[in-house]
Amino acid sequence: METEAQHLHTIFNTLTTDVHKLTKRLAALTTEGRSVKQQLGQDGHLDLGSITETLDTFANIEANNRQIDALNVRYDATSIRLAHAKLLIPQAYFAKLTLDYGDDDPEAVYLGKVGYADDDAHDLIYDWRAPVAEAYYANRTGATSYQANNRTIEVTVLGRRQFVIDHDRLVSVVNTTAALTDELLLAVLAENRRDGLQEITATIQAEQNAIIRETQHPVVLVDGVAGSGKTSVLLQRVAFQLYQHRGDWSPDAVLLITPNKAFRQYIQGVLPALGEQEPLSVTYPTLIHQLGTQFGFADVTQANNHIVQLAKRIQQPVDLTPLQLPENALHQTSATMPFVARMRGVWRWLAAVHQLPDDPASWLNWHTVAHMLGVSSLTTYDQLYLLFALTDYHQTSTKAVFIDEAQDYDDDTWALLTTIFGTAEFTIVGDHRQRLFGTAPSITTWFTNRSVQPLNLTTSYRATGAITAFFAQYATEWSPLIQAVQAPGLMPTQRKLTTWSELLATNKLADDQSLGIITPTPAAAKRLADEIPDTTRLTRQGQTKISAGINILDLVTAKGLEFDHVIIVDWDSDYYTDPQNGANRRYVAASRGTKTLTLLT
Ligand SMILES: Nc1ncnc2c1ncn2[C@@H]1O[C@H](COP(=O)(O)OP(=O)(O)OP(=O)(O)O)[C@@H](O)[C@H]1O
Repeated sequence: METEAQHLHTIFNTLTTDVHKLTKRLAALTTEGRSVKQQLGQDGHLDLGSITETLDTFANIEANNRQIDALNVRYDATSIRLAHAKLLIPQAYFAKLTLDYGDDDPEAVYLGKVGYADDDAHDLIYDWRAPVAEAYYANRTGATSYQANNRTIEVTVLGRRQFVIDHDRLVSVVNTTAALTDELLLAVLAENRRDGLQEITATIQAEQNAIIRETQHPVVLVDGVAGSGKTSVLLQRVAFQLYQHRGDWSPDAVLLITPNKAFRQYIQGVLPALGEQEPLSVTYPTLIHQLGTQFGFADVTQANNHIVQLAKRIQQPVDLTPLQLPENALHQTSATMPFVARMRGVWRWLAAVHQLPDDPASWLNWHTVAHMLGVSSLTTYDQLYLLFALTDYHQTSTKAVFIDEAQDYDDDTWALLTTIFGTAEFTIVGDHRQRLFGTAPSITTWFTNRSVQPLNLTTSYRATGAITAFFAQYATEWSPLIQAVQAPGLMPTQRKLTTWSELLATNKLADDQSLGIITPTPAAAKRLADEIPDTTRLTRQGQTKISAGINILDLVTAKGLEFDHVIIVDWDSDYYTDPQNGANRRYVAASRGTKTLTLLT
C-alpha cells in the first residue's frame, strides 16, 4: 500500500504539473499561430515580376504553409495530451499488472482510461485498449498471451491488482484473481443510480471483453439477458474501435442507432468519460427521414411499407421492358439475371457513359416499378430502399454501425441498414425476450453474405440476486441460463395500492437514489405525474433526464434504463398478462430495479 501510494503520488504530481505546463504551451502556440497569420497577412503581396521573383514568392508561400502545418500538428498533439492529463487526474489508473516476459525483471504495467507517457515517451499509464491490457481482462493470473502487431506475445501474469483512487488518494488496493469474487465489481454495482449509465472500464468481465475486443468478424451480434451489460459493452466497443482506427477514422465514421431520445440522454457522457467524442447518434425514423431528404424523397416513414416483399422480389428476374431503359445499358445484362443485378448493371453503364440522372429519386417511374414488382404502390420509404438497392449505393463514410435494443427493429429496418451500410462493420446488441410488441425477426437472415459472430451474455449484473431470480422466471428459454453476481438482497414485494403518499412514505429514498415508477402507457404515466408531487416525468422524447428522486415513465421509455428502486403499476393488468407479450413485458419491467422491486396489483 505504501509503495503504491508513493507511486500514485509521483504520477499525480506529473499529471498536475503537465496540465499546468501544457495549458501554458497551448496558449503560447495560439499566440504564435496568431502572429504567424498576421505576418502572412502583412507579407501577403504576390511578387510575380520576374521568374526568379515568382519562384521566390511561391517558395515563401510553401515555407509559410509548412510553418502553419507544423504549428497545427503541435497544437493538436498538445491539446490531446492536455485532455488526457485532465481526464486522468481524478483517477490516474485503475489496475496494475505485474508481467513476466521470461527475459528481464518483471514489468509493472498500470492501466488507465487513456494512455500517458512522460516527456521521454516512457509509458507511465497504458490505455485499457492497448494490446497488453488483454492480459488484465483475461481475469486470471498465470500464463496467458495477447496479440500485438499480428504477433502472439506470451506472458505470465504474476500479479493483478485493482485500485480505487480519488485524485492523489489511494482509497484501496485489491489483489484479484477470479472474476466472480471481484470485490471492486460488487462495490461498483452496489452504487446508487441517479445519473445516466457509467463507463465500466475497470471492471469489464472476460465474456464482455471478448465482445468489446472482437476483431475477426465484421458483424458482431449479441443476444444477452437483461442487465448483462449489453449497452455498456456496446459503448466500450465504440471506444475500442475508435482507438484501433485512430488516425484512419474520422469522428463521424461511427453511427449509433438508439431507440429514442430518452435512451440517448441516458448514455450521454459515457464516451466522453473515456476520452472520446460523443458519437453521431440517431433514431431509425430520423435516419430514414434524413436519408430521404438527402436523396429527394419527402416524408419518409416506415408506415405501410413493402420492403420485405420487395427485398425478395428483386432477387428474381423481372421483365425490364416497361422501364424503357437505354438498349445499350440493357445489353450489358441478361434477362435471366435477378432484377437487382440487372439494374445495378444498367446503373454502372449509365455512370460509365456519364448519363446518370440529375435527380436519382425520379430516375425510375415508381408506379411502373410497383406494378413490375407486384405491389399496389410504393411508399417513399420503399422507393428509397429500392434506389439504394438498385444502384448499389453505400454510405461509405460510415465505417461502423452500432445498434442497441436490436430486437425491436423489424425486417424492413435490417433490409435498409444492410443495404446502405453494406461496407460498414456492425455491432448489434439486443435481447430477443425484450420485445414488447409482436415478434422479433431473425437478424442473421439479413447478414447471410457476411461473416457474423453471434455471442451470448447470460450473467446479469444490474440487480440483486433476488430481483434477478424474479425477472428470470419470465424470460422463458433464458430462464435457466440467467445468473446473478450480486448478493440476494431483498425479495420483490407484491401489494395493493392504498394511497401513493402512504406507499412512498414506506419507500424512503436516500438523497442520491432514484425510484422509477413504471406504468403500462405514457398516458398513465402522465396521469400519475400530475397526481404525485415533485416527480420527474420521463418520456421517449427525452426532454428530461433520470434524476435522484421519483421518476415516472411508461415501460417503452423504461427499456434500457435502470433505477435503484422500481415500482411497477398494474402488474396484473391485461398489458402484463397478454398471452403473446405479457411475459416479455414483465421480464423487462422487473429487470429495471437494482435494489428493490415493488409490484402493484
Ligand atoms: N463489467 C461491469 N462492471 C460494472 N458494471 C457493470 C458491468 N457490466 C454491467 N454493469 C452494470 O450493470 C448494469 C446493466 O448494464 P447495461 O444497461 O449495459 O445492461 P443491458 O444488458 O444493456 O441491460 P438491459 O438489456 O436490461 O437494458 C449497468 O448499471 C452497468 O453499469
